[in-house]
Amino acid sequence: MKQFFEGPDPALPIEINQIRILIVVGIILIAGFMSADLHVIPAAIHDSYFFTRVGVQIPLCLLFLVASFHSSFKRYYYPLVTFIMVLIAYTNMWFVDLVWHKENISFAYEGTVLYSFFAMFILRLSFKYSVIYAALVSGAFVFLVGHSEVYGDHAFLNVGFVLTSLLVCLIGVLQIEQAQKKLIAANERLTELSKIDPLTELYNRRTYKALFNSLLSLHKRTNGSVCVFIVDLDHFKRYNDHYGHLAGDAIIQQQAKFLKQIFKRDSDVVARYGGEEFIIATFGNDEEYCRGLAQRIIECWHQDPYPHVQSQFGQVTCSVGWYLTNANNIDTEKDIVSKADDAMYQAKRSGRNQFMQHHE
Ligand SMILES: Nc1nc2c(ncn2[C@@H]2O[C@H](COP(=O)(O)OP(=O)(O)OP(=O)(O)O)[C@@H](O)[C@H]2O)c(=O)[nH]1
Repeated sequence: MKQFFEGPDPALPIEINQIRILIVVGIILIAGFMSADLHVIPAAIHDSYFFTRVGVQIPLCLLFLVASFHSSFKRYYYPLVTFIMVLIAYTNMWFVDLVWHKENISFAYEGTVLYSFFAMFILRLSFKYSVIYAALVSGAFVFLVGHSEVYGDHAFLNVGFVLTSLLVCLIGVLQIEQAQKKLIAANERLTELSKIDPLTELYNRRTYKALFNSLLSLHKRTNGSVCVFIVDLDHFKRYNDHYGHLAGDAIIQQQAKFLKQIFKRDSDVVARYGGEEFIIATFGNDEEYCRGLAQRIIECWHQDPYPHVQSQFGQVTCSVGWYLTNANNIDTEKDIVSKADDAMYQAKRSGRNQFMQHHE
């Protein structure tokens, strides 16, 4: 319930508080038209007119306002708007018919168009419900004009005007809906891109942290293990200086490719942590298995060697530091990263091209 009333709701076309304000605006408009109309229509039909506005249309708006406080409002918004706006339009048509039969007066039909604008563009009916609304309203208007001679010689013209207006409204709603869909897709793409490192297409550091934290709390509940590996390319500055930055980029991409081949589980989080540094978190593995993974990271570069004349190994290599513990031993992501990082620097100090485990 609390969540429902907070901020913009993705299922509603407009914020809930704006909807309420718009309903009040609708009531004020009806009241405004009523005070103007009462000056021009004959006194004999004042009661009927009053009934349509104060007895039916305004209570329908108030009903809508009250419904907006119900927890299911969001789910039934479109059918509810369609239902209420169609009833409001029907009330108007009933009155047009009544005035014609009682007083021989052709009451204005433009209200039908105005209600449609309000339903489709102000209360923002979806295209599907706009079609339903337009079909119900235009059907009733055609019936009204066919059933009584209220608009005399102008009947055909008026029907044409109402139907064309509804059609124009539908095209407008469709265009807005399509533009909105494109915008949502572009937004989703941007969000996706903001999570990924463009060079390696691995997760970036920010996404790693978010994923790690959510998986960590999951594994705390099952008292499972968590293992973090830090992978750092050896003598990479020399590689860049000798082979050029673009060749360096290709090595970073190759390292990412190797890591993706090793860490394939859905629960494995593989990310580019910084320049030539990578981080991987795996869950639910024992020590022997994790050691095997660390070994495979080192061996990748041996099985598929890339020359590096500036390195004592003559080929590209990397160093790996890893730390395995129970998920409940960790408070923050930083705790585990700094331990795996210490082990990685120990591997560097011990000569590079090797893996090292951090022990408590
Ligand atoms: N080509 C390329 N180089 C990068 C990128 N990001 C960082 N680097 C380079 O990676 C190098 C990292 O150098 P250092 O931190 O000194 O480490 P190192 O030369 O690998 O030495 P050790 O880690 O001690 O073996 C720097 O020269 C950075 O410019 C990148 O996206 N592309």
